[in-house]
Amino acid sequence: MGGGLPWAGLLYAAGAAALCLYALFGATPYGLRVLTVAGVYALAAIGFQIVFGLAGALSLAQGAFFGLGAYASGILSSQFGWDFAATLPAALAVPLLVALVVGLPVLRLESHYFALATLGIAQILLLAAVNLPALTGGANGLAGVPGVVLFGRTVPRGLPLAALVWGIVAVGGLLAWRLSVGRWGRALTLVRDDPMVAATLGLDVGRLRLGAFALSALFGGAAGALAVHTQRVVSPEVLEFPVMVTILTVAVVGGRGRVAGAVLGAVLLLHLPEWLRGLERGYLLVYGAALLLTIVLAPHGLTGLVERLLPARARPLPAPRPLPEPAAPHTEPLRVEGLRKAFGGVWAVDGVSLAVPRGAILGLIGPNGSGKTTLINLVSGLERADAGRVLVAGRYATALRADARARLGVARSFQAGALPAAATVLEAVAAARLERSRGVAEAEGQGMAVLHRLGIADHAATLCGGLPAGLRRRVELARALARQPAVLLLDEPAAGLTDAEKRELAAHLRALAGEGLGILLVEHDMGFLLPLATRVVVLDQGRTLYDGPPQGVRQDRRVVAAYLGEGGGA
Ligand SMILES: Nc1ncnc2c1ncn2[C@@H]1O[C@H](COP(=O)(O)OP(=O)(O)OP(=O)(O)O)[C@@H](O)[C@H]1O
Repeated sequence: MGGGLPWAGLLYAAGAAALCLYALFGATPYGLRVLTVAGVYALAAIGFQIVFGLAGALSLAQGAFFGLGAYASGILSSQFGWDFAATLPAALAVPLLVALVVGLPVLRLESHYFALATLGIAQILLLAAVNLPALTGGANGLAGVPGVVLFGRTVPRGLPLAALVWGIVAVGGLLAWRLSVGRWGRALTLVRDDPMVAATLGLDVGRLRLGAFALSALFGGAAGALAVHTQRVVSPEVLEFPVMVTILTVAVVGGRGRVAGAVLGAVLLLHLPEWLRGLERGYLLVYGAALLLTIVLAPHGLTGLVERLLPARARPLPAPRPLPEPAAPHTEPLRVEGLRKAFGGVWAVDGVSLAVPRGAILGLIGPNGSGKTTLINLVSGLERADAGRVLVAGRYATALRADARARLGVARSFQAGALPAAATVLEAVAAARLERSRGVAEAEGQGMAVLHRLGIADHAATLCGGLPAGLRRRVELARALARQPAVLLLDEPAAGLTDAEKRELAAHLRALAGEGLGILLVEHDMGFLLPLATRVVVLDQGRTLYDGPPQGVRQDRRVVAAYLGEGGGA
């Protein structure tokens, strides 16, 4: 969330100082009220940035968490006389509980269904709030909510209340920022960019998303609690859609995924109606036009625009750090027995068995659509097998998810290439170490070591988006190797490489096999594969057509007929 740019950091610090000066010397009592409400929304939006900006899940539950916090704190203080120090933990706990219970099923949904499901949470709560008048005051809500009562004394409105709210925003904001630039935040952005790749790098996607959702609930709840005590009334309005729209607009206008964006967005959006007050009827038109213009001209929000305009800081590259000593290679890194997978009644993989012993390079070939990629997906856990077994380093992995298989020792590359365009080469490779290191610095140091080993350390600071094919392939290989796997699954690693690059890749793969790594290599380029492979399996329509030494492939009549053709080579 924000990435540690020094110029932007300075600018944001200056902005914070200006806000303090305004509150201390410039603001009228009414101005302080608006500022206090802006602080409340900034807090809610910071939580939203975690789930929406970092984890990439369009949660429309942030308004519900806000409302839950508001009701929890409002009911406990007005009905039971609790002071804020006691109601705040409740206002955090209730939304947290709802997030954990609801999050498990809804976080599995695809993005738009997830958005709708989370919107449903607010609707259900709104119905409950209106229909439980004994507890909630029904449609009229509860009047007589006290102000923020701390240790028996009410924090006066005006500067003290604004200072309290913004003090909580500052603490919450710093916490969220620390988390976002650390290991957890990096892992979340990987999940956002490509959950499948994140899982193959050993990251528990479900747990990360749930954590982000739960944290967003805590921020939402805290904001709701502050809102109810600054307004001194709680009514169903806090659960209505406009609250969610405001939070979403604050995050988008301020800059998705940035703490500073939540703060800037909240201050601007909550003050804009005040500044435009003189326009009377024209106000909504200008307000809407201003929002639209910001979104069109600054798609990454205002803080995104600021960070783009400021000169980028060249970060010094970290020194390489040694990776931990790898476990002694298992005699058989991979065994597959009777694996089957059907898509819509067609068997993509139909009873395939194969083994990759220690130090072997098993070539997997076959015509297009013969099931090679599906087999790799079944081994790495991205697809569930209909039948059969997968053993990784002697351990049954068939029932495990992709992240658990990655932790057992499976690493893979992707046919289409799956590097995040906006990440540097080092960030992409260090991503593979996140799950196994204590922090980002250690992961990046180890990532540097792998880049040195593959001779691409000079490109560490290059963005993956602009890499030529040969380099892309090597970065993908580096990322897979950074996992220190037992078995490496490579899906067409030589595609798009020059002859010199192919020779270099072959030398790397031989050296890796020499160290005991098992390699499963899917490749159409026979000139590259046959001299390299220790054994070859040929698939056709999901079935094994040939399983034997590479020398026998060109002689096998069935392979020639189904795949190689009379010319003898693809
Ligand atoms: N997710 C999916 N849904 C439906 N059908 C699929 C899916 N994935 C693969 N298939 C089908 O399964 C069969 C095997 O596809 P797969 O991609 O594994 O073949 P492949 O040997 O890797 O092909 P290529 O050499 O073109 O990469 C094909 O008929 C394909 O259309």
